[in-house]
Amino acid sequence: MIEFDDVHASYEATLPILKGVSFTIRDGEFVAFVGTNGAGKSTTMRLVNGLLKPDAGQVLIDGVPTTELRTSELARRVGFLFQNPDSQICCNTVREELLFGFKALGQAGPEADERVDAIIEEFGFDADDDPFLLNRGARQLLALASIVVLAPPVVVLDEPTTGLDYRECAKVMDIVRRIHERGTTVIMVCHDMEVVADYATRCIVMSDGTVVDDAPTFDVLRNRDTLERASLVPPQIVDLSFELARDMPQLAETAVARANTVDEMLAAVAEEARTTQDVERSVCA
Ligand SMILES: Nc1ncnc2c1ncn2[C@@H]1O[C@H](COP(=O)(O)OP(=O)(O)OP(=O)(O)O)[C@@H](O)[C@H]1O
Repeated sequence: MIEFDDVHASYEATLPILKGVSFTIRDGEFVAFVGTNGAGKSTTMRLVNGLLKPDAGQVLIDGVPTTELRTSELARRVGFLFQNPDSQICCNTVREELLFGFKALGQAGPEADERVDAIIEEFGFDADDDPFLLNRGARQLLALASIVVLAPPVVVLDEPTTGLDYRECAKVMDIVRRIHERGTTVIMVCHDMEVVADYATRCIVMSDGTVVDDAPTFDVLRNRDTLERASLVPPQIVDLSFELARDMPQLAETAVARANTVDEMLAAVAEEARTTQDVERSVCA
């Protein structure tokens, strides 16, 4: 469990960045942090993995303040994927890269070798490839794999899909979904509301160093005040449902106006078409 209790944080004493942030993330959740540029999302992530310590308030991992956890202990509990995979990659082959974390934690050995082999197979890597010669999407996958291989209970992803094309994005996010289904807590900073809608079950919205909304994903993405306050663009289906309800008031109270996904929209439109046909038939009879 991760708890922020009235956390204040800054990089320079005179310039507060986080101004009293509180939330609790329970084990196994998939939480997205969203909001405008400079809202404090990445700073919040740096506090989760202990790279930054609070000026006031507490960040607790499983009940222990990060100020009392050694760096190696924090690294065992929280895996961190940086925005840019090149900040993370440092070895000459894929295999060495995947073993690097075990070596840093003093856990190299046969068990680590086995885990690395399994990950190479799962991700479809070539063990001898030079990481720096891989394309952007493959480097991002390798950076993710180097965290997944250590099996931390919590994974923090800072904009994991930035700079990836649609296929690369789907590949990275499918792996993220898989580790979440295996029980990993996932905390993700993301600007792409389509990705947020597809994967996260809860959204924490930040603006100017504070939390302005914290709710199930679609409650956030359908909340016009929140969308406006944090300059968020809702996913296309949500936007379509808003527009249909606005332009055709007869739909405002129907499932069309509440559809969050393509499947929900299809079902709602089919239901409306059936109802309209039934009315027409009864009028003609
Ligand atoms: N290393 C740093 N030193 C000084 N100021 C920083 C540093 N990193 C971030 N900041 C400042 O802290 C504020 C919050 O930045 P942060 O990166 O946490 O926001 P964000 O919500 O993640 O934004 P973005 O979506 O653009 O990544 C910004 O004003 C930023 O300029």
